[in-house]
Amino acid sequence: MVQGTLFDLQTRVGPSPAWDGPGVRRVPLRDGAWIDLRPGWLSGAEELFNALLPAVPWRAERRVMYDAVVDVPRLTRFYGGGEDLPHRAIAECRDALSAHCRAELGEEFVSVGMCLYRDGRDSVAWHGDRVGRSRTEDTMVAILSLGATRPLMLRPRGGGRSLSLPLGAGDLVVMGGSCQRTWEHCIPKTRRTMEPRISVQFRPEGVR
Ligand SMILES: O=C(O)CCC(=O)C(=O)O
Ligand SMILES: [Fe+2]
Repeated sequence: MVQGTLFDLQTRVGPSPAWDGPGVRRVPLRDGAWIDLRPGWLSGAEELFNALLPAVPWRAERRVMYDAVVDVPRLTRFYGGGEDLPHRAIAECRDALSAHCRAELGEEFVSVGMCLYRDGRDSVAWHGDRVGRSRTEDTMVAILSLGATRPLMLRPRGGGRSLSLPLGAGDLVVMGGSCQRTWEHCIPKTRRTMEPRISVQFRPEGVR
C-alpha cells in the first residue's frame, strides 16, 4: 500500500525517453509490412487512462450495414492536427514518436484518434487504415494501449496466418511499411475481459 502510494507520486505520466527496453523488437511481415513493438513505453498508464476516460468527449457512431443502421461497437474521438488534446502526455507521446520515427517516416505524426472499448463486447472488425494516402503509400500508424489487455490481431490481406499481439497498458505498437494496404488488423470481441480499454492512434497528416 505504502509502496504503491510512493510509486504513484514518483511516476510522471509520459513516454519513456528510451526506445530500447525489454521486449522491444521489429517484426518483419510479408509484402513489405512490419511492426515495431515497444512494451511498457508509457509510464503512468493507469493515471492516463483514469484521466482520459472522463475528459474525452466520447462519441457513439452509427453505421449503415447492409440495410440496417447499427451501433459501432466502441466509442471514438478524433483530434486533427492543431486541435487541443485532452492530456499533455498525449502530445508528448506524439512528439516523442515523431522524433523517433522521423528519419524513416520522413514526416511527423499529426492526428490523434482514440477508441474506447467499454468491455469485451466492444471491438473493431478486420480493416486497414486505408483512408487517404495509406491506400497507396507506405506509412506508419502507432497505437498506444491503455487499460485492459486486448489482443491486436493482424493478417495478410491476401489470406494467410494471422498474428495475435496482446497489448497491455502502456504498450506501444507501430504498424509500418505497407501494413495498412497489404495487411488487416482487428480487436476481436472477447469474453475474457469486461474491463475497459482505450487505444490512442497516432497518424501522419492525410492518413486515416
Ligand atoms: O484499438 C486498437 O488498438 C486499434 C484501433 C484501430 O485499428 C483503428 O482505430 O483504426
Ligand atoms: Fe486501424
